[in-house]
Amino acid sequence: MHTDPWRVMKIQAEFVEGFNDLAEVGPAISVFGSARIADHHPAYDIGVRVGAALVEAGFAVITGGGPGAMEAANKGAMEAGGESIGLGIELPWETRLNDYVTFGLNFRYFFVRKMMFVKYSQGYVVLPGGLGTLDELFEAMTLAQTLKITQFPIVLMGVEHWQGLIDWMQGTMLEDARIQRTDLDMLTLTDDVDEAVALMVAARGRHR
Ligand SMILES: C/C(=C\CNc1ncnc2c1ncn2[C@@H]1O[C@H](COP(=O)(O)O)[C@@H](O)[C@H]1O)CO
Repeated sequence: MHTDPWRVMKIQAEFVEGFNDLAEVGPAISVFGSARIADHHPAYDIGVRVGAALVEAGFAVITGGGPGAMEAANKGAMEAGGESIGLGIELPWETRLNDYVTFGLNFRYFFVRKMMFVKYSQGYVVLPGGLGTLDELFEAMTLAQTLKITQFPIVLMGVEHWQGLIDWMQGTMLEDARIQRTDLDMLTLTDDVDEAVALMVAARGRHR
């Protein structure tokens, strides 16, 4: 398509805006998770608690700015008086940033937005989720595995949800030598908010 080269300009503009608007964000942790969980789901409660605890530990919280687990983490962060950032995505159906975002940006391209999460976070907390969540998780793991980024802590919260994936990665991917033990070591699986935040704090010490 002859219009494709011009699309590069839009992509470039989106990178420039993102870099510019996020340049002054302090230490931040990205929280990912399902757009489809309701506020009475146990994962929503974990999201609120982890958002608040991250702020209390001195971090800004970055999410995809959408509903569900993203909203939960933004709610916890905002109510704890911290910086609650939402990097939204334009979707074919109407979506808007959730009500708990204190600073928001909207992206057209998933890949530009994903780069912002990686670039402006010191760690990932990943709540139960679906395809979008897996995409964000495995992008970060692949970048770290291939040394495109420095390794950072990735905490999977919601043991019941994630245990099957970890078992499969261990029993099939590792067993068949498709990954290495060090790849799996990137992940911590827990339901404990304090443990998750302590890992982020310890990594911040190493980051300085
Ligand atoms: C499903 C609905 C709205 C979706 N809106 C989204 N807004 C912002 N970010 C989103 C949205 N959907 C997916 N994402 C990103 O992927 C992760 C969640 O995807 P999953 O497939 O639900 O796991 C999340 O971390 C976002 O960054 C209508 O309610």
